[in-house]
Amino acid sequence: MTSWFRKKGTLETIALEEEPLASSSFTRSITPHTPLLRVSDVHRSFQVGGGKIDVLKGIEMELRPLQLVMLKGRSGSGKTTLLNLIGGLDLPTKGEIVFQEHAFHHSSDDDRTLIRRKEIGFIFQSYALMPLLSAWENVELALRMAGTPRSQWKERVHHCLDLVGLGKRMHHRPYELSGGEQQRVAIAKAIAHRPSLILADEPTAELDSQMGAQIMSVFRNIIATEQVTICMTTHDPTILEDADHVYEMVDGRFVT
Ligand SMILES: Nc1ncnc2c1ncn2[C@@H]1O[C@H](COP(=O)(O)OP(=O)(O)OP(=O)(O)O)[C@@H](O)[C@H]1O
Repeated sequence: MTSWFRKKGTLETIALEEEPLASSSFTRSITPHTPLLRVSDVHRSFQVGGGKIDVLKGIEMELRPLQLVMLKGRSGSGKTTLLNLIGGLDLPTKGEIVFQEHAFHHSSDDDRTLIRRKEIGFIFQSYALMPLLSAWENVELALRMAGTPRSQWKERVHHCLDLVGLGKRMHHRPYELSGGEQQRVAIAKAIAHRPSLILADEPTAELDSQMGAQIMSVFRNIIATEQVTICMTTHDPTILEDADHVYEMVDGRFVT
């Protein structure tokens, strides 16, 4: 079992350190007007040395189906810490996190892993692709890890890479692609197993503004076609305009 108390840039090991799921008949149960995720009075503290630091201090938030929600805030304000909790990678010190009907704050590591790998896709600033695998193979790996029946792989990989506009670069390896193209492969990989929620930590931070805008356009497209909700962190003020809702974090709290 992976330790979830990780910093940004290392979460990409999630999929690689876990066993593939057995194929199952897990089904989604979202109704359009019910929040997909509810965070209530969430606190997260860490023991550091002899002391304790309070990173999140009473977070309240909701993610509704088909929304693009952004978390903004200065470096160190707690955005990644919150994203880790929403993704079931970590547990709050206090408070409740309910994703669909699952109470993450009461769930075991194994239960959260199962839910996460069926229902949540992750996207990282640094793309987190397997360097020796082609775009096609990277997306296929995500399906293998999620336990998707092999008979569905070909059609699904094709569909996801087409959706992100990489139909003509399916057999390129990451180093043969631009940063924006690599991030689009990462998006295809994140949606391949049909999650209901995508969590993206600074997905445009390493891209220029034009490529960043392309990523936001891909996000809008996948919300519409794949029926996902996206929650992302960003520092980029131009990108905030694309959000349905922006939560601003200051020192572990949301300000309005
Ligand atoms: N596992 C941990 N142990 C101790 N401190 C931690 C841990 N995880 C996060 N922190 C601390 O919590 C604070 C918030 O970190 P976090 O990464 O959530 O901020 P952030 O808003 O995402 O910052 P950035 O924009 O730079 O990524 C930081 O001071 C960080 O050092």
